[in-house]
Amino acid sequence: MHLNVETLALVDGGQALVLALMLWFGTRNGSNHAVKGLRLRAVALLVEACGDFVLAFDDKLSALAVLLFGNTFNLTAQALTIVALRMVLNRSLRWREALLLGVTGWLGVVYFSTAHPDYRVRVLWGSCIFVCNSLLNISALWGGCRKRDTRAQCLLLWTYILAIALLAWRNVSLWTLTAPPQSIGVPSAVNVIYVLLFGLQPLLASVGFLLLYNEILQRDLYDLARIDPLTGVINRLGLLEASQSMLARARAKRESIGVLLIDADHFKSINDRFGHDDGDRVLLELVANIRRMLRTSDRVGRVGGEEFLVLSPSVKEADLLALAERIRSAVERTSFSISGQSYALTVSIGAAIADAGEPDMMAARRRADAALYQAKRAGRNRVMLAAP
Ligand SMILES: Nc1nc2c(ncn2[C@@H]2O[C@H](COP(=O)(O)OP(=O)(O)OP(=O)(O)O)[C@@H](O)[C@H]2O)c(=O)[nH]1
Repeated sequence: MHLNVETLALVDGGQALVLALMLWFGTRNGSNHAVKGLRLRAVALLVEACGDFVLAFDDKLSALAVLLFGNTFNLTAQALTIVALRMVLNRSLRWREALLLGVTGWLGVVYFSTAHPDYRVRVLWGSCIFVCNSLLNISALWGGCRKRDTRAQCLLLWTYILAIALLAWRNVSLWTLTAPPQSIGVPSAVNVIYVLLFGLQPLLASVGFLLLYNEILQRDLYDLARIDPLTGVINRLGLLEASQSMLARARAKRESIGVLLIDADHFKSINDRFGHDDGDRVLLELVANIRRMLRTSDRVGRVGGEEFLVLSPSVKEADLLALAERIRSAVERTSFSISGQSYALTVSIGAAIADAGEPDMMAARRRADAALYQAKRAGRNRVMLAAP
């Protein structure tokens, strides 16, 4: 098989160009930071393609021009990829570190090409810079991989580890060969294997970026389906899922779950007096008040309108009533500020206990609903416990 470095570089450049166009035009929706990150990665691929084309047409340029332009494009693409990846992951961008590594890398290449020319040292220098860049990328991916909540981040992390391993192999080969090639353009086994495998790196990294993007879109959709956009707490679907998993745990531990149905009193009068926007702000403050009273294992969700449901695992009647009373009095003591005026809001709460033996939370929810109705009828601003 006859492969030459120029042909491989031409194929790599074409591939990077096509990938850049696919990333740029193939992504439109989704989280803003993720789309911006993908677009920046597309720009990095374009720059990378320029570097490949310089190598592909090296016979039309002087050796120094190939070296300087090729490395400028290559190092710029690496720096842009660091920032792009962090943009997609919504992490600190590390522009300065990326730029510093790029400039340092370029100055080193110039030094080892002109003032103190040594091909093997130059390759070693470039490899060290690439390893530093990759470590910055790996550090961005590491957290997600350790938490095991993302496969895309792990795949991308392995891509960078493999690229580092390939560079290590190239350097070891160059330092152990009796007659190492004196430039990347020289047709040698080391150069061909390196360009061939390293040429796959943009493809693998871009697939990793797309998988990351896909994961972010899926997470966004998951949240959209379960999070109430106004208050930020879970909605009915989220509550249903939370109650199912809580019930499964309660069954295993033979414990009961507390259910609180909380409804703002005379909320309509707030809307009528101040308008819906101020009413929304009061709902937000009400949710903040409820949240402050909860343990980390408790969940609060919006059932609809001005009605909220709290699920509190491992509680008995007395604990549940105490929690409900804390919420009721915290709301009563809060001075809700509406359009510069303070407003006193109260809540009525229906409480019920779900036994671990119950098939679902529906019956407990109905009991809490009946207790809430009693609290409203008894004059509001109170807690009522449902009969078991
Ligand atoms: N601002 C705002 N108001 C809402 C929202 N959802 C429901 N509401 C209002 O909440 C009010 C509920 O009114 P009612 O069901 O009559 O209850 P209430 O006035 O709180 O009276 P009681 O529950 O009997 O004490 C209605 O005016 C709804 O328009 C919302 O997302 N934002």
